[in-house]
Amino acid sequence: MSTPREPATPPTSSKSAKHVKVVIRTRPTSEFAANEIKFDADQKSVHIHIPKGIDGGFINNQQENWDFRFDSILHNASQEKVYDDCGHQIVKSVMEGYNGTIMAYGQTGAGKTFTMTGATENYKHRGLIPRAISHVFREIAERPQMACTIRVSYLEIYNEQIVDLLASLPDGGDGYNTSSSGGGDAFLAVVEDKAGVSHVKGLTMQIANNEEEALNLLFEGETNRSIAEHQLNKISTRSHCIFTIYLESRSRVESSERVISSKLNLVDLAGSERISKTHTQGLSLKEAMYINKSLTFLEQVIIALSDKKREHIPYRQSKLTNVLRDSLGGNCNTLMIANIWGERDHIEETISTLRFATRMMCVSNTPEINVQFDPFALIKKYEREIKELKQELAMHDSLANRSHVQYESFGEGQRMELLKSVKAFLKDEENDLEIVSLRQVREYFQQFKAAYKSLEQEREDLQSSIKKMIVNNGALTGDKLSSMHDDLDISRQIHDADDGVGETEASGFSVGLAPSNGKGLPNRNSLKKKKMGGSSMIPNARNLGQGGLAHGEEEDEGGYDREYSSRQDEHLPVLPNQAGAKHKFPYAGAMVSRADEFENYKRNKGAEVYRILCENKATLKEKKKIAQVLGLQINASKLQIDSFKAQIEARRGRAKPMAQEASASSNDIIIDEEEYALIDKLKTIKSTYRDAVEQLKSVRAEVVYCSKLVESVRGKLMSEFESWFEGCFGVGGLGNGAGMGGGGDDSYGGFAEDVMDIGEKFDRLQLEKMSLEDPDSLPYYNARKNTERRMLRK
Ligand SMILES: Nc1ncnc2c1ncn2[C@@H]1O[C@H](COP(=O)(O)OP(=O)(O)OP(=O)(O)O)[C@@H](O)[C@H]1O
Repeated sequence: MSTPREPATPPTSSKSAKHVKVVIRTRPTSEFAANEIKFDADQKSVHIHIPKGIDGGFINNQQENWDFRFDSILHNASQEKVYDDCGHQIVKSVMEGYNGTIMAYGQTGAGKTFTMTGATENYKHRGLIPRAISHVFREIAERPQMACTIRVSYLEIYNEQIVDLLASLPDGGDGYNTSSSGGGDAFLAVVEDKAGVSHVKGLTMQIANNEEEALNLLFEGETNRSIAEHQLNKISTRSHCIFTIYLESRSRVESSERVISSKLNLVDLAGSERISKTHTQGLSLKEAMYINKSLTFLEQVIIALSDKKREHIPYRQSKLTNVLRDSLGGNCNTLMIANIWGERDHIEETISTLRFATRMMCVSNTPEINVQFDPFALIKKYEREIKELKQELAMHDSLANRSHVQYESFGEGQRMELLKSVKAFLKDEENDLEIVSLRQVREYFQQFKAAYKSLEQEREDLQSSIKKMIVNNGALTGDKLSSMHDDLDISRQIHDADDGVGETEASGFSVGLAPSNGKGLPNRNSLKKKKMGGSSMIPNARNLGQGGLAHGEEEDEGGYDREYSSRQDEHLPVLPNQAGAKHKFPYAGAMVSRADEFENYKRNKGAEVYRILCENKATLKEKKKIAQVLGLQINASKLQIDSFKAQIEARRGRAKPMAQEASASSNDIIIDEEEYALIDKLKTIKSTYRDAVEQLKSVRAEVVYCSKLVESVRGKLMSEFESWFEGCFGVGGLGNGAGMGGGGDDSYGGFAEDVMDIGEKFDRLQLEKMSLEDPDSLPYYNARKNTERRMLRK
């Protein structure tokens, strides 16, 4: 079932403003006030003369004459004449696609209903509506080339409520109802669409296939009209009624997607008499008030429309003006028939009607043809055109020897090929991408986008994996950081990384998860912890029963405690009077604080060396951090590699029976798209993994180098301090006068001997441990020790 549509898009015709046409129709009467009411010969002007002092005159006593001019005056005209003058042209324009409205206005009993509906018992006296219906179907019959659909709606506005006069009809399935719930709602609401066009929501729009069906609908509605007895007229309509004919037409022969949809509103307004005149009471008084109110609002809209400066038109004040929005100052050819009852008794109502009618003439409308395009028909048309254009294009290509140009959408296989090319291009494996068509360029862009997104995703995944691992292992600061740093065995990672890439069975790095007995170089801190635990096999000053220093300082503190005591830990015996971080030496009867002197030395004589030491340590720390992050990245990548491999294996396991069956006749390995994507991802992550491993190697070399530098500068600082201390305080070695073993001139040498003995023991144990656990680190360790010894002996 097709549906009637309101014009949503501007029509193609040019717009031109037209004022509302106003025609005066008189109700025939033998008591016509011929002395007071006169019409000009051109049948367009009305002159009213009421001499002063006439009894009953309500009008301004000062005014005796009124002149009005209209489009036409139909005095005692037949129904046929009225239709020819008022209805015919508008119906014609509706057939062309313009909206039309004819409304009857006037006092009760002036002949509005007679004009619009007519006398039903006499065919000759039928009114505008049945004549319009008949005309519309005649017009349709004269247009066999057009497929036309006629729908009809009939509503009544009674006491400011909209009633569907066709709601009682059974829904035959071929009509149209503007609400989903059908036409059963008692009162309907006016709604506006996006284009500002008003609709009565839920109004029944019944299809009429011929004149008879349309007339049946008119009569059905007539019987439903609210009728109240009235003193002026036994059967007086107390409501506004709007009978609407909707036309939808399209050509049967050409451009059938073009649909013309127009409508004709035929409006019978309620009587415009004043309440006082009708002597109404009770319910009828209420009715009269509503009628009066809505006609007042109608008048306000008319006044607003006739004032060109007014921007706001108060359509929403009443249902009537809201429903007739299009007809008043909108997209419509509008004509008003002002019915007057030209008897002396009704002269004041006549003047009131003529005044209103005059104002109505000032209202301008902009009627336009309502054309829409049927989307389904449009699609069909475009499909046809595309087909023809493709044929043409193919012909041009073959003439230009361009046979491999693809204009159709790319298939998945082709897209994969393009993706390969794009990746090769991004990796510089291909210098250029071959361009053959615009569609292909678009596909390339899509693939670039996909590749970019995929890389972004992988990067995010990697980052979140690293973050997770960091969270699992604790924050990268303080003890947690150093603990992770201890566990992060860079050398082993590189070793594993070299071996593991590309091998399914390779295991990932186990940052923070390595078993306690796993191989790993016990670095400074781990050794330190073991020493502090007191059960280490590695001897140092403290577990040799010398009391020892509080040794929990961070490497970067760089004070005496660190610089000096670390040497003491490893090489020097602790003096009996050592307590905490201070080392006291007797000098000229006073205790000289070696620690204090060392602090002074760092700030003065040894300041430059100390500055270099601090710089080197900072660099070392930074490199270690980078190495640590790289280690985490490598671990994360390895986890991903393992995961992808597992997925691929799982897929292969599932696909094996099918693949065997499918490739029974050939030796081809069948890889589906999903597996291809996994392999592709695996390749990418392996590449990331290798890159990180390479970076780690290089950073590790830098760490080694920086460590050497730190140790070297530290050794230099210490030995220079020792020399300076000796020179200043005349102490011949640390053991002199301190109650240590040895003594005399070579007391320093003896002390050094002792130191070396302990150091050698320590070194030997460390070497043994390291050769077992991580032989790769031996060169580094040996070199460091040799340098330290050299520095110490200088
Ligand atoms: N042009 C006319 N020729 C013959 N009879 C007419 C004509 N105009 C009106 N009448 C008669 O006058 C009476 C009142 O007319 P009508 O009901 O059309 O008035 P109305 O303006 O519609 O009143 P209301 O506002 O109460 O509905 C009717 O009996 C109608 O037949």
